[in-house]
Amino acid sequence: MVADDGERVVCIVNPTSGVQRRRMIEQRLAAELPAADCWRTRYPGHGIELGRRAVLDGYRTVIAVGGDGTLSDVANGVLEAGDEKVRLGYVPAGTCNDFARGRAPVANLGCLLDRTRDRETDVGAVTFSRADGTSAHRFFLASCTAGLVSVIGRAFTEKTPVNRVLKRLNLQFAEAASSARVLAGWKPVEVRLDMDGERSRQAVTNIAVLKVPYIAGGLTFGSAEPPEAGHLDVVQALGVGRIGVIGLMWQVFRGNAGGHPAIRRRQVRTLRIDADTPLPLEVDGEIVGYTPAAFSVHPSRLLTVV
Ligand SMILES: Nc1ncnc2c1ncn2[C@@H]1O[C@H](COP(=O)(O)OP(=O)(O)OP(=O)(O)O)[C@@H](O)[C@H]1O
Repeated sequence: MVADDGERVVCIVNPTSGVQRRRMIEQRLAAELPAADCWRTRYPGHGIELGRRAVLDGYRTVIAVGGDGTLSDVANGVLEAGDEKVRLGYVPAGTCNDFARGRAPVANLGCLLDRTRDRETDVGAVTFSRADGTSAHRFFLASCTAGLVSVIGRAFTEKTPVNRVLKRLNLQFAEAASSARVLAGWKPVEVRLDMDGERSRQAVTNIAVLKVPYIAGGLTFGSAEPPEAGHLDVVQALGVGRIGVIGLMWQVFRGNAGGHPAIRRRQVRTLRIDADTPLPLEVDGEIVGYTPAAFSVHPSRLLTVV
């Protein structure tokens, strides 16, 4: 699409995202952004390649259509291509859509071309270990976790015969089964932390690194405020026993985990997490690798529009 000011627009659609019907989303795109080019992702991570290609092909507005994982993929592609003046639009069409929560959605997708809606957005960055021990890097826009949540996430995504059968029967049931399996053997994990140069050693249940206050489809750790500009919000759930973990999870589901004695919250510019036994790392909803993981923030690195 060529917008009013002569700039080209492309939508990058993940056809497998979320619970909304794909046809409905594509009909809206055709009706409300009629001249936008539309590309579909074909495999996990394809959004990174398409985001990069969109910038190199000269598109000035790149619109991710899907969930937080798709937005994250496209943002990584756009940022890797190195053009920070490209606008990154987002049509929330995933399961959780946590990046868009708290931002009023457009009534008509054509409004995504309205530059008065643009917002300078901080971007999180994390360097971590791949399974083969090599180092990798990812930008993130919503959140990362290491600990109980990422261990459950890894258990759910493992391609085991049991998982395959359970996922075919019912996704929620498969998720609950992974959680139960992990919880049955769960013990607090010893981690070494470095927050803005301040080192500590702690037994934790989970560590969440937040760019937006929402996780897992609108849950919060007691605050719906995003971190201050230039900062990441680090929420540590300290080590508690198995029954304590269930109580903690219940408070998170009820939205009042902020007052739980095991919850510690702090805004930082940098964070490093290391554990004797590497913990899986979840970035914007996907398991990407393992600790050690070093986090930082790039202030106002992207222009986003929702
Ligand atoms: N064609 C595809 N087939 C399979 N997976 C894909 C495809 N295109 C993208 N993906 C992957 O799907 C994953 C999940 O997508 P996404 O996060 O958009 O949906 P969701 O999980 O429903 O939403 P949310 O993250 O908001 O819960 C992403 O990590 C992405 O890399």
